Amino acid sequence: MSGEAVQSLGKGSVQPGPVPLGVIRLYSMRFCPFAQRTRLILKAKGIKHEVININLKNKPEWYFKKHPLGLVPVLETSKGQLIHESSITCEYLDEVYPGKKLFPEDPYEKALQKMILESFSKIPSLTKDALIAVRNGEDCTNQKAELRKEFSKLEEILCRQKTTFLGGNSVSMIDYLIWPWFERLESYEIADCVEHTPALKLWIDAMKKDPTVESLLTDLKTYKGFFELYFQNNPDAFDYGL
Ligand SMILES: N[C@@H](CCC(=O)N[C@@H](CS)C(=O)NCC(=O)O)C(=O)O
Repeated sequence: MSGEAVQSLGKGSVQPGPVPLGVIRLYSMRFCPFAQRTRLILKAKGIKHEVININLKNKPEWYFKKHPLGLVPVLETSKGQLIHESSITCEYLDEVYPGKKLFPEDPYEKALQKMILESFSKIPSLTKDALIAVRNGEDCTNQKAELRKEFSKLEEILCRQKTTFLGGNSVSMIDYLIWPWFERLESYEIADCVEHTPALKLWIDAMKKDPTVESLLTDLKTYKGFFELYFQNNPDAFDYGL
């Protein structure tokens, strides 16, 4: 990806200088699904950008000036403006940059996409809980049941609309916003949770063929390697596989 920094910056690192004119900077973490949302939008719209990866288990002192809690993603403009919260960063990029609009122009259609995002809201923490249970060799029946319940809401939407994607028959903002958690499903060893939601399964297959998604895919072995180090609280997790 254009401007992708190789190693993550940790405590004691020098704060990067101002963002060059004509470029937007993303503070990211290679394996963060929220930051992946922003990376997908940067890529889909062909926005010139640079990426600075942050070591989240050993955060640089200066990073708290970019985000009060030290979370990623954060966007920084050449005017020094800072934007955080992944869905807000994505909407900002869509509004400011030319090219294909990823959110629909029609306010009602846009509201519909935001409502789908709301119905997705429990999935990130449920997938994390299931992953932790699997990793610790615990029974994850309850987490899987909860996840299936959430997936069936998306299934219902796809079936009602009779569309391949959640916003119609081509990829749009809502698909990119929820994709990162589906990319990780197999590494969480909970991929069987989509077995009873065939439309959602087809959506996953269609998403994997989208050129933007394809270009940013991380293989499951790499995810697994990262997760193992991450759960051992090892700061090397963020540079796994480099
Ligand atoms: N609601 C935030 C969540 C971002 C988030 O939780 N990012 C994680 C990485 S995946 C993070 O920065 N964790 C660092 C920490 O918790 O200290 C968003 O959508 O941007």
